[in-house]
Amino acid sequence: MSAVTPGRCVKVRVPATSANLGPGFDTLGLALAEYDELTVEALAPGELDIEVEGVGADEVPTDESHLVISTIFYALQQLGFDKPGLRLRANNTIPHGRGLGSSGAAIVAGIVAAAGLVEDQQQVSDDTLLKLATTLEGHPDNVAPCLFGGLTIAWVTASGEPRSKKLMVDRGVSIVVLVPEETMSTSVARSLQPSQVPHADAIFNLSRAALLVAALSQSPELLFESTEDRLHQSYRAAAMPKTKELIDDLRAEGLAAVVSGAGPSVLVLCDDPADRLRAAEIAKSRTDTTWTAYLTAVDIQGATVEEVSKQTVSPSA
Ligand SMILES: Nc1ncnc2c1ncn2[C@@H]1O[C@H](COP(=O)(O)OP(=O)(O)OP(=O)(O)O)[C@@H](O)[C@H]1O
Ligand SMILES: N[C@@H](CCO)C(=O)O
Repeated sequence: MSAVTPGRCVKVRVPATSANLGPGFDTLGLALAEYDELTVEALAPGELDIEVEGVGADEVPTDESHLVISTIFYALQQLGFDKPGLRLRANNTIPHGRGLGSSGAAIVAGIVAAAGLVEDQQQVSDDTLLKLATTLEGHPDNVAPCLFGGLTIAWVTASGEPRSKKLMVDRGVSIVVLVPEETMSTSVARSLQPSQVPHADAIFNLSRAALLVAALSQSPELLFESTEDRLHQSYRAAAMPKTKELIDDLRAEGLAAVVSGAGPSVLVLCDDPADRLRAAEIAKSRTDTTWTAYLTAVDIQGATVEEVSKQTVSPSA
């Protein structure tokens, strides 16, 4: 095993994501321009110093079970490095448990931080980053766009290797995400999925998912028709009735609304930027919960990591 150089420090930025996009269950994902930012410094073995600001500050653990920290330890072990001490400063803006990929982003942050900490000794390939992140997240559709940005198509090879293809999104696509007060655990949402689906529904989704790739990359006028789904949203609807009702309202107005990730947020893909405000108004008019509208954009860069010289980082930065 090798050792991370004590004092080495990296700055990481990871985007929120929206997975599934309607018909692309466990396959399609979009990186969004909302970010968590972190600095990670290697300390002497045994030392651990965690401070979190912003989303989750009073909720996430500040010991080794913190998702970013446990991910860094896992990734370093897989890369052949001993467990160092760590100082983590996190500034989070991605809402937790809302279907915006917060856990995937935390995992990606840990993986790219680990890769950045060992970069002077070992280069880590994109395939390895995706494999490490997918092993921890369980499915690649959140972690692929978080790592690489843009629209990603993710799949797992017959031998179990995760892969992804990044596409650029047409400039004519604009986005609003409607985030409710309530949370929804991804594991609860996954427990509602049946193990088998009707063949006709599989064909229905195949056609829409293929069409959606065309709609997002070159033909935004097809967004409404291409965001229909029969593989996951109806099975999970009873667990998030407010989400279902809002999506029904938005789609009745011709807006391409889908559950974001495992929910309960709603992603609206628009071919006219003015539709974002229309969608936000419809959400605002509902009295069942407060929906916060994020008028956001596609992130095209994905996760970034850069070395920071020690002098530029103060312990509370
Ligand atoms: N930045 C973070 N730091 C530490 N823990 C985090 C962070 N982000 C998420 N988590 C952990 O992950 C949990 C949320 O994960 P979950 O998979 O249920 O939702 P999500 O990732 O926001 O949604 P989805 O997977 O549907 O996009 C949080 O409650 C918290 O325990
Ligand atoms: N494809 C995943 C995304 C959320 O992690 C799901 O819907 O369960």
